[in-house]
Amino acid sequence: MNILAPVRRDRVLAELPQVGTRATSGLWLSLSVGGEKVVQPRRPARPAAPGWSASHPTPSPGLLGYGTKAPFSPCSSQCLKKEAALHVRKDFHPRVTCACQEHRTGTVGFKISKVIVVGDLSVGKTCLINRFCKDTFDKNYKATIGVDFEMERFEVLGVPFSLQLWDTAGQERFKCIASTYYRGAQAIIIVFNLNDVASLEHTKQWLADALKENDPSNVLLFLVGSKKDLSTPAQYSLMEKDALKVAQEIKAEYWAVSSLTGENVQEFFFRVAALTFEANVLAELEKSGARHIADVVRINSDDKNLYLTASKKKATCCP
Ligand SMILES: Nc1nc2c(ncn2[C@@H]2O[C@H](COP(=O)(O)OP(=O)(O)OP(=O)(O)O)[C@@H](O)[C@H]2O)c(=O)[nH]1
Repeated sequence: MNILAPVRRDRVLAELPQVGTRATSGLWLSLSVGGEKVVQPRRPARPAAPGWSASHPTPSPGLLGYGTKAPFSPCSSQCLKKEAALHVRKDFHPRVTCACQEHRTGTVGFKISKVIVVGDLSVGKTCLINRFCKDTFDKNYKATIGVDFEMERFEVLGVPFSLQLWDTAGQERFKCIASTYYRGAQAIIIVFNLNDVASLEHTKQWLADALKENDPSNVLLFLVGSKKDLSTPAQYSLMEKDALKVAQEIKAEYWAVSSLTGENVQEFFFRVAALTFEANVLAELEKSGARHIADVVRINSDDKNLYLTASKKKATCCP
């Protein structure tokens, strides 16, 4: 199998109230399978699920902290248990807060961090990304061939920050193509279906494969249970116990989401952005030898409002 050069495609979205627009980029994947060339366009935008807007309105920006002081505290979120959180602090590291206030974030504001999303076929990786990036949901399954990506811009502590979300194929036959895109990830999101225990069992193998291409000490891990809407509370709490165990073992932060209803999807990606951003700024400070500054920084009262989450950057146009 031979993968040809991906071509980026940019799209301008209409201006959104209060928050502007977001940039979405994708990939045309050209590959040859068994000598036969297949050209696979990025999946077209899918219509929102019926009932999404009526019974599950988009959460108000204030709730999730679009550029405001977010009342959302990730640690109090039901799905995010303390025992499976990467960090239980509500605030950003004081060094990070201070660096942002003093505009000392180095190249982080220009940086695009890579996030890969892996997991069994049909667990809902594409739907998760599409719910967040396009606010759409498709109930029909269309397998991802190789890889696809979306770009999302955020603003964290006033600093622009972008995540490139790589959606990889879960089907065995496309795994070797997808795995060539694992390298250079700053965060790995391992998705399993909350209603399929085998998909949880396979998460360790997905992680092992992804870590072969990345430095384990330098990557943030997230374990995400999908399709929460299909579980009864009793089924969910049973599965949650096992999921928490796995999350603790692999040192990943655990979330449970539904791309159908949108439950926890934005909170989750804001959290990924926040933690990735924080890691980037800390690394940047280390590089510039600014370690001593951290020791003298005190969190002032304003900092208490800076919860460890991000907001989507909504500019008026995208490149
Ligand atoms: N009810 C429900 N169905 C979901 C949810 N997320 C995904 N699905 C369905 O599950 C199927 C698979 O979703 P995809 O997102 O394509 O799965 P995937 O993990 O990207 O699959 P591969 O591309 O093969 O790796 C589709 O039929 C989706 O509609 C969810 O949150 N709730």
